[in-house]
Amino acid sequence: MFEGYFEDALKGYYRHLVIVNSKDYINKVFTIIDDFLKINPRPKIIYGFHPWAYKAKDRLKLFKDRLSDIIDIDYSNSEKFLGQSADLIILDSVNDFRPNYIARLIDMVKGGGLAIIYSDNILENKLYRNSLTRKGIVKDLFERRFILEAKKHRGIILINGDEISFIPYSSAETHRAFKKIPKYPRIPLVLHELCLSSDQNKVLEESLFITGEGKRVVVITAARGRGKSASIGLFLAYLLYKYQEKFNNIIITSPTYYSSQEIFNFLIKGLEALKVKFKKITSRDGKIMKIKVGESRVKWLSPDLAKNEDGDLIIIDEAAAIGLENLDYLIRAWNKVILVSTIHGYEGSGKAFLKYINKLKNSVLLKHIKMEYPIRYAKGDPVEKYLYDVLLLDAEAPEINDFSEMSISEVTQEELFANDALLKNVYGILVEAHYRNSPDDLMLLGDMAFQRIIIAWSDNKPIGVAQIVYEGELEESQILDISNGIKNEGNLIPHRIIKYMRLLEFGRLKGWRIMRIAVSPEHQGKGIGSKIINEIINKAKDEKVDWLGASFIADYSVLKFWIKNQFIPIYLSSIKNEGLNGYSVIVIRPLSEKAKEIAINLSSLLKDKLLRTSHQVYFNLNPLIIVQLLRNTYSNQIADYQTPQIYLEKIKAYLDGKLPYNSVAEASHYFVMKHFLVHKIDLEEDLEASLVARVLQGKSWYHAGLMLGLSSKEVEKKVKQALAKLIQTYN
Ligand SMILES: CC(=O)SCCNC(=O)CCNC(=O)[C@H](O)C(C)(C)COP(=O)(O)OP(=O)(O)OC[C@H]1O[C@@H](n2cnc3c(N)ncnc32)[C@H](O)[C@@H]1OP(=O)(O)O
Ligand SMILES: Nc1ncnc2c1ncn2[C@@H]1O[C@H](COP(=O)(O)OP(=O)(O)OP(=O)(O)O)[C@@H](O)[C@H]1O
Repeated sequence: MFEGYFEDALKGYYRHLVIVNSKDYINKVFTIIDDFLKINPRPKIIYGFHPWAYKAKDRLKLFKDRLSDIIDIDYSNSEKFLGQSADLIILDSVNDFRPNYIARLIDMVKGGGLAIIYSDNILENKLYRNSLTRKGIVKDLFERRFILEAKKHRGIILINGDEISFIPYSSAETHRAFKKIPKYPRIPLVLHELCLSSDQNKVLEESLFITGEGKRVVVITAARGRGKSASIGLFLAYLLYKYQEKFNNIIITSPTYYSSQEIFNFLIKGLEALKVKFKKITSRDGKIMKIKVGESRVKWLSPDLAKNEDGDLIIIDEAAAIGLENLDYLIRAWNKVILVSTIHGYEGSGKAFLKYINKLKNSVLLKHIKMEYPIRYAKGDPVEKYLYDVLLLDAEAPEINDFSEMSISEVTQEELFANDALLKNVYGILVEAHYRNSPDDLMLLGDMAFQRIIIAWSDNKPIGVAQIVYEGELEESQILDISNGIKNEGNLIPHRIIKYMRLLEFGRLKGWRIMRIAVSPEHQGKGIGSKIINEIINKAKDEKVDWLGASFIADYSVLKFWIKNQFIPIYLSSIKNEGLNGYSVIVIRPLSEKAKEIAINLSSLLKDKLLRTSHQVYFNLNPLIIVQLLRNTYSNQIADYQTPQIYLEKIKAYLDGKLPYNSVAEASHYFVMKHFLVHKIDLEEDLEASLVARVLQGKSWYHAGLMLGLSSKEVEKKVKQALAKLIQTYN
């Protein structure tokens, strides 16, 4: 029955999506697939599932018996397959209906192809949704909207129970990308021939900008799937072919290896086309980690390792996702930088990133290349449109013209999901402010119960938003479970404090965790976030809450925001969260006496941990963050022991240039410890940060300088200045 439509899709290079939400899913899916096979008898097929989930393997077998050559992908590993594409994608949503997986896998369908999501009932017993359950309750606002939007959108075949709805699309409305080789290309024709869109040809030619003299930055931005990674791979092949001397050591970095995989694949394609001999070095699990051409090499490194590496060129893929602080550091340290980033992709819309780029233009030579045309399917594809709308991939914060008045109020999740314009605005603020937002966060916003949403309004539009969840008030048995190592995802802060700090009584207190707070990027720093916090405090006091808290990845300005609002740092994770690229911090604002007592105790333990372990646990943390934590934690130690005279003499000798730093390292460590414990004088932040980096974190002058944006000499000068003050104060 759908054959004719599938044929038109092939003609127009666009896709269809089928959503089967019915107990009789298998028969319904096979009927559709039979139609598709009439048009495309030998499709490349990808099948997504959780292999370990109930009967998931049996269902896969049903498909394997009927269809040949199915590539099955474990959802949890699906990141590895980002560069893949297929004609037919089948998503098993019987055990799990999770926005991130849906978005990621549907992305792989090619023009003319078909994606099928099948489930018995997307509302019943689904893993991700279940993880949002609190006290046995979970909502369904996300799923209802998903179905409602499917009915409204073209190109989406919805089989809900026995009801079918479908509004067809037409090939007359699509535009397919074609390559356009410039008349006088500067890059070899064989590379241009490998491009699939004129945008890719443009990237090849315009990236040559990087080969010019001096410090230079090239920025490539586009929505997902525009072929950014592929074209940079081809360009690198050219550099290795033509500029081996100048670009001898090239580093590629990205938050996860997989987003860079396509760069390597296309680098190889390019080298083969240019007939350049190369060596490929792969990891044990088959990832291409390094390509060597003669003495030159291109190598992948994680952002952290890339920081301490020297080389001629660095490519930062998914640049917006490594955080502006890391970006800033890398751009300072490297002379030639290519930034590749997804704008309006589902890893965040990246306005903050664009703003950063615009600012960067004032200080370095920079070329910004934008790509428009999708590679895998035609421009105008209805499935892309549906995904953008249903997952709000292009949500943006609203423009606020009149900022003179502001008010704060609470909305329910039901009100929010019943008003699409408001939802898009509120979610847009979250996306633009938090570059790490992903489609799962939209489900969380709609489905997690016991959640409160506070909105700040200006000009009748939202300008800031906070999501609060209830935590604590645990039963004794829950507290014991946590202390014995059992997870409790709904109670993040009590979990950390009970498990890692062994403070069981904290679990009994009533808390509100501010899970998210975000202000429109244009209006940050104007007091809006603090006003929202004030409002939350007032509500919490009315409801006899013991503490307000937040947990977030340590970031200098975010930490300052909480400290400014009198939140006390009480916990810093000892292990870096690799996925989020940082250490998480917990801050709380105690409202009851009991909570205050605990907060002071925990905070002094945190200070102690920082002073004792910065060199081994936190050596990679920004020293300015350590300074903020040290300055704003309590001290339970009285460092009133007598300063050894010899330490004083040693530091004096160092300041006079009679001894090198290493000879007096123990003496400086003594004074720095004492300063942060006793805090008799206020030192400037940059002096303290220099002390922290060199003395507590044990960095070399060079690396301390890189961390702080200073030269080695400048850091040493600051350390000396600071030590001079310390020996005067603590003699
Ligand atoms: C649990 C969590 O959600 S933690 C993550 C917090 N959210 C984010 O990081 C998203 C991006 N940032 C934002 O949305 C906002 O900047 C917030 C929510 C952090 C703060 O709200 P704002 O309205 O910008 O802060 P407000 O004006 O009330 O306070 C300003 C103070 O916050 C700090 N601050 C943090 N981020 C910023 C920022 N982007 N711009 C300006 N100040 C900031 C500064 O210390 C500033 O004080 P100072 O100017 O004296 O140094
Ligand atoms: N010139 C090309 N020839 C063949 N396939 C291509 C070409 N360019 C891109 N592709 C394919 O199109 C898909 C998207 O390309 P790529 O990964 O480069 O896009 P991207 O813009 O970097 O997207 P993402 O944001 O998803 O990383 C990949 O599957 C890639 O293999």
